Amino acid sequence: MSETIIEMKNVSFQYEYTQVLNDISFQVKEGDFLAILGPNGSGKSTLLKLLLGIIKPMAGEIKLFGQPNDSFREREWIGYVSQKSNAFNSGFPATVEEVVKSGLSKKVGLFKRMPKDAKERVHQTLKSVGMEKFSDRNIGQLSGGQQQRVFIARALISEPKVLILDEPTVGIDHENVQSFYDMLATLNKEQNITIILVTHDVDTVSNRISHVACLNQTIHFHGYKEDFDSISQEQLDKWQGHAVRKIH
Ligand SMILES: Nc1ncnc2c1ncn2[C@@H]1O[C@H](COP(=O)(O)OP(=O)(O)OP(=O)(O)O)[C@@H](O)[C@H]1O
Repeated sequence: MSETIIEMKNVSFQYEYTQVLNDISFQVKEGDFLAILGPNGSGKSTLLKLLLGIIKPMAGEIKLFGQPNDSFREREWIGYVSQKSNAFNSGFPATVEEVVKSGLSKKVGLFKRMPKDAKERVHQTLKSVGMEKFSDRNIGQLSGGQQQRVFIARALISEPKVLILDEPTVGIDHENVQSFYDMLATLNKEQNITIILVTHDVDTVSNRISHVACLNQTIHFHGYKEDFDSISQEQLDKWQGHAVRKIH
């Protein structure tokens, strides 16, 4: 049996007057590749912020690797790539290598020495996302999809067990989205990295994922991808408005 690494139990959250999440309960197990689907404003980013410990729930309990979120210290086990990472202009003064290396500070501490093999680790990590040939390039000179791969490498260099991605393919063209998801599937299968992905690309991603969660203030469905496939479009529309269209 795989270990439960993330657990939310009856979690609710509101921003001042807006109730955003209501009685959320679900679990993620080691090795899962979970896609979280939901319309705009349904609380997807808020749910990720709760997992990352950036905000705290008003009610309920969040556990990471069996420990309460408040006392969980091994933050380097969780890699995060936000929605807006791929927003550098061409003049941004950092190379791909420097950006990825900065991810090591999470593991070694901001003011400690970089490990001797840092350069080799950057190279290997860039290789795992297919970007090793770009290490000397300025980050701002890469396409949105390439930048996003570099940010995944930056998250991966501290050897996380879980990778959390908030709509990582916004602004990436269809062909590159396919190969981007192939890369995530390889990380999931070959390195056993658990992946939690907020996305609107349900059809593109669907043959790579193992689980789906449908969120709209509460979790309407959480289960195996095969069970998600058998949900009718009518039922989905009821939960999600027209935010999720399945192509048959
Ligand atoms: N800092 C904040 N203060 C007040 N309200 C907020 C804040 N952040 C988000 N909200 C509100 O909370 C609700 C959920 O927002 P959230 O960003 O979690 O949704 P989302 O599903 O990620 O949306 P999208 O798909 O558009 O990114 C929205 O109604 C939003 O306006």
